[in-house]
Amino acid sequence: MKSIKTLVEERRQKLEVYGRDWADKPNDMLMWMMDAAQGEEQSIPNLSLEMLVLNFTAIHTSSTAFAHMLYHLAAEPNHIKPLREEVESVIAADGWTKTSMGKMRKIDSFIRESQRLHGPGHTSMARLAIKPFTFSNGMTVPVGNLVACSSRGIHTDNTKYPNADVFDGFRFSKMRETEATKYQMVSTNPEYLAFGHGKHACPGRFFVANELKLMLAHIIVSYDVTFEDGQGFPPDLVLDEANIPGKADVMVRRRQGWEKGMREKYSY
Ligand code: HEM
Repeated sequence: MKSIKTLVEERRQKLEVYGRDWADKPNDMLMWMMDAAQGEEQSIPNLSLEMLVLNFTAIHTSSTAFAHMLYHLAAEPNHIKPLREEVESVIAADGWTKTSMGKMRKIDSFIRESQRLHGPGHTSMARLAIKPFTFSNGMTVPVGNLVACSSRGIHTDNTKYPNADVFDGFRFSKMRETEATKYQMVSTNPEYLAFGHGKHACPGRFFVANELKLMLAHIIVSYDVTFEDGQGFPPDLVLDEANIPGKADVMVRRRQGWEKGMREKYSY
């Protein structure tokens, strides 16, 4: 709270002197929150709490997604060659750019599939009824009740995903051959709820898709990844509705066949 307080006070002074749109006004989360806050929301404890909630929302989801991705790489080595070929050809054409991230459909699919089976929660879209709500089938949710969608149930439904329990890293890139955008990592729909859906769907998903794709692409072209002898994909830990990667030892070493010049080629 101390550091937020210092920053907020400095910024408020500048707002007073230069107005709402001063030349080097920071373009960051704290400034957006300060601009949007009304009344009591502007208090330092409230802004600090919002920042903590945002950090919690953003960081554990991204890091657990990364752990699951690594586990899948180690558990499903048949994916490595096609992923490497994709990253190598995209990087050769466009370098490490945002455009390249958009072109890596297999990488995108691999992460989306990992999140389908191992997203951060067994439920998604939790909502509190602040007034009575009646669904189209007549079922009413009384005030004060929490409801959520069973994302785990939907994601493992064989009628929606054939062989739903099986990890197929290229499931969505194959689906994208007919529907270019519907099945990309950031797309939400009632059958894919890793980022929720609708008005409150995760706004961080565009950022995290690029972040995770960049990290996976870098690992794919630079390293070999395997489990420590005798280990495999560890069962997730389930705490209430939260889904957390289990513990396993993953060995990462410089890719076999790594040649002189590759560091320059694949660094960004
Ligand atoms: C793999 C990473 C992530 C996953 C799986 C994830 C998942 C989710 C889910 C399931 C929700 C609830 C959506 C709903 O209720 O409909 C959500 C909300 C949210 N996420 Fe993420 N998230 C991730 C990363 C991030 C990052 C990196 C940020 C910020 C930089 C972020 C910011 C938010 C915010 C602000 C909300 C609340 C949106 C609202 O209530 O309107 N998330 N996220």
